[in-house]
Amino acid sequence: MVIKVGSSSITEAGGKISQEKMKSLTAQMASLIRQGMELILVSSGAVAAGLERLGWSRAQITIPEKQAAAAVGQGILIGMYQQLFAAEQIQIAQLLLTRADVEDRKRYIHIRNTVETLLRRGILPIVNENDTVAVDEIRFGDNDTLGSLVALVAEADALVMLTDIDGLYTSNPARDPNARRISEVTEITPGLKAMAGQSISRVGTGGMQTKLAAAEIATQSGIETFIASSQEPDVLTKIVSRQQVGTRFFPHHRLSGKKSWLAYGTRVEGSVTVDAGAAEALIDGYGSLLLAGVEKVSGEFLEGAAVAIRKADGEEIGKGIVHFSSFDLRLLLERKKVEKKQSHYPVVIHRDALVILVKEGNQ
Ligand SMILES: Nc1ncnc2c1ncn2[C@@H]1O[C@H](COP(=O)(O)OP(=O)(O)O)[C@@H](O)[C@H]1O
Ligand SMILES: N[C@@H](CCC(=O)OP(=O)(O)O)C(=O)O
Repeated sequence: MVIKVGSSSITEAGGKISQEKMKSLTAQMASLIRQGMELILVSSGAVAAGLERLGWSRAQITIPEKQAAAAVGQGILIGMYQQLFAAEQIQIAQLLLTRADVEDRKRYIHIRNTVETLLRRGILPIVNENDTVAVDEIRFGDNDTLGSLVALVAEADALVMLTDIDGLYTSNPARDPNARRISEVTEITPGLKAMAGQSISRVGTGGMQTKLAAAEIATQSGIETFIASSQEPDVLTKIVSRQQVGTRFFPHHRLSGKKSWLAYGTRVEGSVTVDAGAAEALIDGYGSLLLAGVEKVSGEFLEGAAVAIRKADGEEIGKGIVHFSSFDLRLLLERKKVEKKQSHYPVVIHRDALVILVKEGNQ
């Protein structure tokens, strides 16, 4: 189970790190680990801890100052976890990741192997974004997304996002007194997304919007997801025993590890447009994408890049790892036009390296 703890769950109202809140959460996790559960903790709080130590204000802070604060605060945060878990006789490990680490298949495998090794030896991995190197293009940007991708890497059974509110409401209760909590979600619809608002706390990032996006990634990968309040007594035990707390999101069919990574871990660098026949075959789950079915190439990419697969009307039907660079693909398309009928069309995206993101897809 991946447990994501937001900054608001381990700080006091003014943004100061709360040893008491951290102690309550670590005691609950320790109890689950002792019962034999394998846990991964994704914890925010580095920026908050750094700002507190440096005596800096959160108002009008630059990105480099935030990164500097995180660099100061991460050590403090992990030091506190070290102390609290040591008291429970639990060994911890620190993993600092960026989006680029997850996008690269080799690095993804290395992360997975490290996590697996730690878990097998009873060590609790504690993950945060590597804020120092995370500029816009390689940022998760919020730890909710990081939590969902860690759940994917670890092929977790469940993702729990603990926050300062007891679940998803029909609108932000801080602003709307008529807001009602939604206790169960089977489908994350556009209507549901419209209910999720931004964070209004001093320390949080993304509010319910990023939590819903994370829930979508996780449930589409077959991972049951929960949003609950870190202040609820014994919240983790209640979730494990499926008592009604917070909002529970039911999982969809499970994609294989590689297909989940393709769908949510990678960032596309271009696209290939396919004809109607190829689109139908791919959606129905038959075969690889051959050059015969490719009509157009957009963007510049090298072989091995992740690209979107689009229908002629522009709808994205899936993603895959392409065998040719965009330059070579355009050359092959030109040749296809001149040579007309060919007996053997090369594979552009192999079936094992593509994922269909629209319904009816046979994965
Ligand atoms: N529909 C909604 N339901 C519940 N909370 C919402 C909603 N829309 C916005 N929010 C806000 O999201 C906040 C939780 O997100 P955030 O502050 O980012 O927490 P964390 O630090 O735990 O990631 C809530 O305190 C609330 O103000
Ligand atoms: N890496 C940042 C986390 C930022 C973040 O996503 O915060 P939150 O919305 O509280 O989970 C930190 O440790 O402060």
